[in-house]
Amino acid sequence: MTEENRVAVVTGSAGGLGRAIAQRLAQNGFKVMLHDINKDLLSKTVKEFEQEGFNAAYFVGDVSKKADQEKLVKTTVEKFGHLDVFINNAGVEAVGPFLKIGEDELQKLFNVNVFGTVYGTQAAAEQFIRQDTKGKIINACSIAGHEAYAMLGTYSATKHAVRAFTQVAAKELAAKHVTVNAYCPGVAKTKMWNRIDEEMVKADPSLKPGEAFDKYASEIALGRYEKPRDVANLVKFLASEDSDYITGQAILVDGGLVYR
Ligand SMILES: NC(=O)c1ccc[n+]([C@@H]2O[C@H](COP(=O)([O-])OP(=O)(O)OC[C@H]3O[C@@H](n4cnc5c(N)ncnc54)[C@H](O)[C@@H]3O)[C@@H](O)[C@H]2O)c1
Ligand SMILES: CC(=O)[C@H](C)O
Repeated sequence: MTEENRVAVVTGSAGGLGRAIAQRLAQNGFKVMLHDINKDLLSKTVKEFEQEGFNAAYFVGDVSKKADQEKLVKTTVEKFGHLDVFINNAGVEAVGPFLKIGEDELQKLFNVNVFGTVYGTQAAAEQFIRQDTKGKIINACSIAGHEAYAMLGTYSATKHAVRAFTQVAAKELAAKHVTVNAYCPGVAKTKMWNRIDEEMVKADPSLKPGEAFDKYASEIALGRYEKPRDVANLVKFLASEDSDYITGQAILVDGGLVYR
C-alpha cells in the first residue's frame, strides 16, 4: 500500500471502467468516494468494496448538474477531510449516422461527457485552491478523442472536447500546482460497448451480435481487447506522484489502435 491518506473521487464508478479504477486506487491505499447516477448498482458496488476491506464511501449524483458536482466534492471533504484526485470518468454514448444526429442526442452527450467534465474539473480545482495543496484531475477521453469514428459522431465530438478542456485546464491550473490529464481507452468490454455493439448491429443487419465489437477489436495490434484493469493501471499512475511532471496530456491506452 503506498497511497495511505490520499483521497480520490471516481465519477461513474458503480460499474465498468470507473469501478475498476476505484478498485485499483483502493487496493493501493486510497480512500475512495464512489459515485454514480445508478443508485442500485452503486449500493451493490459499495457493499463489495466494504467486503474487500476498502475505505470507501458513496455519493449518488448526476455529473451533468453543476450543483451535484459541487456537493460531491463537499461531501468527500466532509467524509475524508480533504481531496487529492478527482476522476471525471462518467460518460454516455450514442450510435447512428451523422445525418440522423438529433437535438436530444447532442444535448444528452454534451451534458454528460463535456459539461459534466467541466463541472467536475471546476469543483475539484476550487477545492484544491481552498486547500492550498497540489491536486490531480483525470478525465475519461478515448481513442475517439484522437480520431472520430463513423456512427459515433456526437460521441467522438464530446471526447475531442474533453481533450480540449483537459489542455485548457492544465494550462490555467498549472500555477496552482494542479495537473489535468486524460486517459484514452480503446475497445474495452464493458456495458458501454455492449450497447454500442447492439446499436451497430441494429444499423447493419449483415452483422451478428458481438461482431461490431469484434470488428473494432480485430484492429488491436496487441491482439486482445481491453480489460478495465488495463485502463485502471494507467489511471493509477496518473493518480500517483510519479505523474507530477505530466499535465495537459490525453494518453492512449488502447493496445495499439491509434498512434499519436
Ligand atoms: N468501454 C470503452 O471501450 C471505452 C473506451 C474509451 C473511453 N471510454 C470512456 O470511459 C468512461 C467509462 O466507460 P465505461 O465503458 O465504463 O461505461 P459504462 O456505461 O459501463 O459505465 C459508465 C458509468 O457512468 C454512469 N453514468 C452515466 N451517466 C452519468 C451521469 N450523468 N452522472 C453520473 N454517472 C453517470 C453509468 O451509470 C455507469 O455506471 C466513459 O467516459 C467512456 O466514454 C470507454
Ligand atoms: C467507446 C469508445 O470510446 C471507443 C470508440 O471504443
